[in-house]
Amino acid sequence: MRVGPVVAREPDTATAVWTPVCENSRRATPSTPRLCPDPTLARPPHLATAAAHRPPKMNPYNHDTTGLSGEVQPSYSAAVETPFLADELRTSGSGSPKAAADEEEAYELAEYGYGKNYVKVLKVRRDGLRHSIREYEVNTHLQLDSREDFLQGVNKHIIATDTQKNTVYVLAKKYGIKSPEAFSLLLCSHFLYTYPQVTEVSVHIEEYPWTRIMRDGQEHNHAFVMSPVAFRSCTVSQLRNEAPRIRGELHGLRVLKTTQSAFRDFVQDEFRTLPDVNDRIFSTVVTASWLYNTGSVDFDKVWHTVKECILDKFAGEPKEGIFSPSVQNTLYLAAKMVLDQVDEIERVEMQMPNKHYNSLDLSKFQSTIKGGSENHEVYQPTDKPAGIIHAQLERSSKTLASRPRQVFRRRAKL
Ligand SMILES: O=c1[nH]c(=O)c2[nH]c(=O)[nH]c2[nH]1
Repeated sequence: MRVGPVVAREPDTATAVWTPVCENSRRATPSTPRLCPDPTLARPPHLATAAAHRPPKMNPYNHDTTGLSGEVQPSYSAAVETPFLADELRTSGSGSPKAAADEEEAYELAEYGYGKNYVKVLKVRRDGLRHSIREYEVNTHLQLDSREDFLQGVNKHIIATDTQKNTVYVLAKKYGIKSPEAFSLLLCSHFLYTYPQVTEVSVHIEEYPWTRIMRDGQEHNHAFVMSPVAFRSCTVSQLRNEAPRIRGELHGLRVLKTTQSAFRDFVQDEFRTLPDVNDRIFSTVVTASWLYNTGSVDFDKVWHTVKECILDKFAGEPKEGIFSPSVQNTLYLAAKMVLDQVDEIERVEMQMPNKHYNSLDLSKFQSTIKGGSENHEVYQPTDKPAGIIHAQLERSSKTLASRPRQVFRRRAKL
């Protein structure tokens, strides 16, 4: 069923609403490939993400609204009353019918798109003497309905990547940057509203982790230091006439504890050499990402909450800590705490590579070392190979039934 037409208007922070989610697009959403150690190696991260959730054959004209709908008020602009694609913009993917038929028989442009990557922007907010900063690298990615640019060298529908770069700076100046997620929503909304030939926008933003310098116990007014505990990013993508898909991300959270970790009673067979260990060093570099079920949320607060949940389930309280029987269990407890604490998160995914700190047998050096033959002080850090533990945790449909109607994209995959 086709809905609309929807009136096109300038993104407006006060009256923005999200359009209903289409059932067909949710059905077509395949699950995200598992996180790999460096998912950015193959191509820019937001490209990987956009491809991961894109239906195999996108049909922007199919507006089935039988799915869940949610009219929610995003914290920032994110106006998505986007105009439907004009008829004259629709192409079969080729200029002449003959060429189109030939090309389509032999080959299919299975995936395509383009964008500007690594647009660096620093936003300074000056409240009198007290200044605040946020620095980002912004990646924009567009998919156009027309494929004439690829197939025929016709550029008339292309919004140049240079224009996309300028847009980042102009919108940053005009609307400010409240958070990476809010700014991504604004960019999605802008590209969809402004250019009717755009069928999908994906924005990936990496934040530079500046923190305010402290001097004599006081926050400095205008000086900052980069001493990151973890890195923050987000990926927001939006199909025309659908609600945006907002994913918060945390990576590089490196942690280590010297006790309260064991690993025992696992499969015993002829391939096993690893002994049961009751007390070991546990270290990992946490990656987490989560899917929001709404845009009405304090994105900054949520990011810090997720970080605290991970630290809480890894470290526990200061004196005794918290016992970990395995990386698997610690990961699960952290993910569960995230869903317990943040209603606006629908699904959370975590990855914890086990950074091994191997015990060393120094008994051969007993005469030199002098003292006991036991060694609980000197370890050998070993980065590779690394066991990688990962999981996604999502709310079950039972929980969803009792939650508010603002929930949408129930089954959307990260
Ligand atoms: O917490 C762990 N989980 C495993 O699956 C595993 N495998 C391994 O060799 N060491 C560990 N540790």
